[in-house]
Amino acid sequence: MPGGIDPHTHLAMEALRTESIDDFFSGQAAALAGGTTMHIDFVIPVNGSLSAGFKAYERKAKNSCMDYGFHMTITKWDEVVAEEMEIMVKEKGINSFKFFMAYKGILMVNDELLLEGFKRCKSLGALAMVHAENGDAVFEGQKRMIELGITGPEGHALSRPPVLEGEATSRAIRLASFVNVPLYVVHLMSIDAMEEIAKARKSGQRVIGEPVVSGLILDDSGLWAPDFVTAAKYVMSPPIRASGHNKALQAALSSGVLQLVGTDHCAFTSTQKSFGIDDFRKIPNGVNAIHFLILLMMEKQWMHLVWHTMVESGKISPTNYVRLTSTECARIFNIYPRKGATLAGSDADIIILDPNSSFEITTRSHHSRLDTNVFEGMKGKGKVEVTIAGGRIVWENDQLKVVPGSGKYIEMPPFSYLFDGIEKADAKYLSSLHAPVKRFNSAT
Ligand SMILES: NC(=O)NCCC(=O)O
Ligand SMILES: [Zn+2]
Ligand SMILES: [Zn+2]
Repeated sequence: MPGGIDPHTHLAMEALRTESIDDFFSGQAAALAGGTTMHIDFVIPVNGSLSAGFKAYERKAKNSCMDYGFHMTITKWDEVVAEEMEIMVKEKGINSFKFFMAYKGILMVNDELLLEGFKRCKSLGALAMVHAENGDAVFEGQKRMIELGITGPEGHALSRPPVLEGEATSRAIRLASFVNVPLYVVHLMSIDAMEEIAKARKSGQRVIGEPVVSGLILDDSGLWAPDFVTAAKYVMSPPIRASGHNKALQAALSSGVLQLVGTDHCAFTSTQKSFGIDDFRKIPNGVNAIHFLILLMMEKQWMHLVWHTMVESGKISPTNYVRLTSTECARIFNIYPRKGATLAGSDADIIILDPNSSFEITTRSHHSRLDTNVFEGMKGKGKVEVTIAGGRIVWENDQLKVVPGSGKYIEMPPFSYLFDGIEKADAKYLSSLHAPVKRFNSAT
């Protein structure tokens, strides 16, 4: 089958005065071992400058051993940003922009910026993406927890309940409908948000919902572990939800309400996580998911976990597995059939997965830079035996053969299939305005 395409990673991302532990080489090498052959990472602007951010990420990605693309994050709004967005699309191969509705005072944008950004995305044929949580309410929730003396990792989840994810998802969807632009909601973690996506899609709106492997498989019980190191490794935003949300997201994937799976791989060591030992607000947000490098036995990867959870359990077919781990991502980001397919002319990114082979995830047996693992102890069936990237065998017999610098930057053109017909709907809307205008003119 085609190799996995992970639409959501944060390699070497700066956060809370530290940097996520996997860089482009270590993260990608391990991802290849798990059957991923491309990922799309989020560029964070430097002092609001998209060009400076792009350059910084070009440097970070210099040693890449796997193909990769970039989304760009928008953190402020002015004419320069609007112009730089055009440069990113027309000259740099970026066709998606992410807006954070949370992380108040750091990355969060307000509704005015969201509207400006959505309009600009529409004119450029770029996909608008949102991290959907109400950042003002999260800030209030955090204050509430601290006042109550709840400073541990459980305070993280308690301060940002599903209702705040549902509200922001609904707001983003309605604003995208108002602008008539396609929308992609990243790391969807709750029933509340998923139901907003379902409702919008039912009404014909072009909305994509991306669950991530932690939200699909785990529940929030880890956050309540009595020791800080264990609990802190589960801290991510939106938080991993109470049991029930995961099963609902799995069902939404099998019924087609949700279209693809990502990892949101953003790994911090226990030392980095311990910055927040006295205050959950200082714990760097993010969990592992892409990979673990292999020592003695095959380790977890998202591709394995999704196979085990969705295919081995009978929730989806192998064909649908290919769609939601590879093909749909390639279509959404407009690189199909170069990626996401095993056709003549496609890049030869191919994996061989043995459905009868078993895996077990343990921190002890991995080679990662990471010393913690939120999937510790999980066992399952379905193991990637061979990964072929760009026609070269890079993973076979539990051995990696990767070359720093061999990964290619994949330019992603604008106007994916999600934009088909948008202008017709706009024309219809404009002509519907003519009737009241005519009535007004003839009355005056
Ligand atoms: N998800 C998370 O907690 N960390 C990565 C940054 C983001 O996607 O919000
Ligand atoms: Zn996010
Ligand atoms: Zn993320």
